Amino acid sequence: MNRWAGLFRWHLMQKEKEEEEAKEKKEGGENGKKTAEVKHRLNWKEWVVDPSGEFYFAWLQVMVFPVLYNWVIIICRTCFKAIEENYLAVWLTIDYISDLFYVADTIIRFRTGFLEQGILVRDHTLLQKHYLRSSRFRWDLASLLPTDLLYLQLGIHYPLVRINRFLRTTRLSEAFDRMETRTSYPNTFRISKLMLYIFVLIHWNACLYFALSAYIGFGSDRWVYPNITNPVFASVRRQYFYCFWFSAQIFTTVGDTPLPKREEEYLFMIADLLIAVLVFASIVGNVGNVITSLRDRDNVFFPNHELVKGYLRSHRISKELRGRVNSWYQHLYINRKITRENEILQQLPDTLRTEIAVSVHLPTLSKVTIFQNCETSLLEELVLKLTPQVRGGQWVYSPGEYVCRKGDVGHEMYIIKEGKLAVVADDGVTQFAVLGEGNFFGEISILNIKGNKSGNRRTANIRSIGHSDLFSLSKEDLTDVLSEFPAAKRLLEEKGRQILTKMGMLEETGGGDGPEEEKKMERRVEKMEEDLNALQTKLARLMAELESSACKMQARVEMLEQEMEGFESEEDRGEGEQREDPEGYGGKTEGVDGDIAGIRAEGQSKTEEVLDRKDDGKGEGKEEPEKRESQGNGRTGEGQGKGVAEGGGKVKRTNGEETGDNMKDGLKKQVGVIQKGTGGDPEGNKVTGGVAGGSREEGTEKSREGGGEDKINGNEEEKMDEKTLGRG
Ligand SMILES: Nc1ncnc2c1ncn2[C@@H]1O[C@@H]2COP(=O)(O)O[C@H]2[C@H]1O
Repeated sequence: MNRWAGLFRWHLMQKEKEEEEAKEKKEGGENGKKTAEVKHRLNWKEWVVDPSGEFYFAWLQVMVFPVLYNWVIIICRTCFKAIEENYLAVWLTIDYISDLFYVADTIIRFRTGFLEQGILVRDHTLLQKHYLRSSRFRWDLASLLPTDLLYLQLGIHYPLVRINRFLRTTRLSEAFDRMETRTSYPNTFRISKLMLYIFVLIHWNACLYFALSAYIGFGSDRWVYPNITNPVFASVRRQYFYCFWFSAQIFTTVGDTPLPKREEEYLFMIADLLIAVLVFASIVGNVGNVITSLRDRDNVFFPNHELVKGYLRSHRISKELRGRVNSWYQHLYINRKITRENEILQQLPDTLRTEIAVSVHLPTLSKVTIFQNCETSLLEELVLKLTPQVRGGQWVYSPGEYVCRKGDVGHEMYIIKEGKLAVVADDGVTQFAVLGEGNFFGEISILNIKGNKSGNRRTANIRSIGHSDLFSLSKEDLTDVLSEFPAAKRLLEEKGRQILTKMGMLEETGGGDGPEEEKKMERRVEKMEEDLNALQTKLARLMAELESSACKMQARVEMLEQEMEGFESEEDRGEGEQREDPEGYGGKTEGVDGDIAGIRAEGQSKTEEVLDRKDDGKGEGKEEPEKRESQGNGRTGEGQGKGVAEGGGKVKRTNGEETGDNMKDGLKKQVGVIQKGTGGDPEGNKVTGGVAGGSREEGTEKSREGGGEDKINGNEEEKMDEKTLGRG
């Protein structure tokens, strides 16, 4: 988008520059001219001709005359002695003037720049080398050879010595090519060029016919030129016109020429007829091409009427509808309305297309009332949206045709380029308003105006009164542009609101203080975003703490395990004393092992849980505060409950035994360590409990696994639970 805007600015700058230059030129007057001359003189040494510039083009056009002069006059003077002798002074003067042009042309050739890697070479030495090495130089040099010196030997009435001047014909074709690309009427130009070539050909043939007649003898038979002693055929004009007429008859294959009598005459006629075939073919071909290209142009500019007509016929469409289609076509043709503009411009590079879009459509857009006070950049953006991309860009509607109907979903808004349209009631006749050139409509359904009861539906029927030419602007493009120009958006919405209020289609709450409401909403959304960010940060911190606590807990479990191993070895020692009670021994070991396994397994599962939560923490963000609280409480209690249960399990196993009390103390100590570890850290309190514990039931379950049930232990467990909950 910026690229387009930049381009447009560049376009405007160029225009301003041009205007300033023109102004300066005007104001400068004589002084300006003198300064320009001085400048020119000063820069002469540096002067380089740009082959794509205006000067070069103008020079090519000038060179058409000397080259054509030589092509036409040399042969004429050679064959028509009277023409040569009667006007010798004129011919010699023009000859040497044309030679001067040839010399000037050669100098210009030396100064003509050329492109190297896309850059115009301006170095004189390089330019000279480039020209001297080119084949063009040899041809130019040959065309400038002073063959006129041969006059000294052959006599002054021998203009054929200047035939080498034809060698500069490349200039003629170069000039014609350039003119053809520049002209706005290439077909007319092509036909004119063809006629010129045919004229030169017939002229040459006429000259040769006269020369052959002179050679055979004027009036010696019916085929040759009549006797020039006959006063009717004596004048120079008659001689030339007769020969030209004769020649034209052959080349246009009219064939109404006298029959040849001698071999030379037959040979001449055969050669002429062969050339005539080519001439005729090229005339037919060229004219055909011109007609085809005209038809092609129409086909590209306008939809193919013949095809549509055929379609309508084959589907037996009603006469009335066919009439409307025909009138639409006629309107397009008569008023030169180009409907396929985008297709045509597609053939150009982006940059040029944009410039064209800007210069074609900006005047229309700047007429649109709502955009009149808008920044130029908004108009630029709109212009670019209007032309190259949007479906069709431009729409042509016939009289009575509906552009949109009430209740339709709105996809685009329209700007009236030309014509009149009416806002009509459902009966199609009652008019509420008439819209004209520079007005726009269809904005309400695409603007999402707050309180608009019709939502994204059209609020009215719009009907074309006569033929109307519209621009369309899609909802997406309009939203895009207006997001960058809030002032214009407000204006458009205001206008929409006015219409809606008039129609009674605006809800009270939505209408009043639109911009204020909007600002409030924006502030609220911003606040919510900030809160959300803060919550996310907190959550992340908590997650990190959870993780570290889990690690700590695992380390502690390992420590406990090691201590339990020590405890086991102590047990072993006491085993001798207790051997008589195998139940107590086995139960105790099982209970301890089960406890450790329980604590480990839970620690691990909680760590996994923490990691899982971390992964999808984002999704939980919203409900987190509540959730966290309940989980924290539960888990803290659970953790502690579990620890106690585990301890309880072991107590049960040693119940009623001497060592049982020792073990109970020992285990309680271990549990105390865990509880201390969890409870002692004020930050990690809740969380650590959660990680270590798991659910309350789970804890009990584990304790059962480890040591079976015990009422006393169960009570203890409950007590501990209560304590822990109180902390949490
Ligand atoms: N009374 C009115 N005067 C001018 N324009 C109108 C009026 N009522 C509706 N419109 C226009 O008609 C359009 C129909 O489509 P929308 O509702 O999108 O937008 C509507 C307005 O732009």
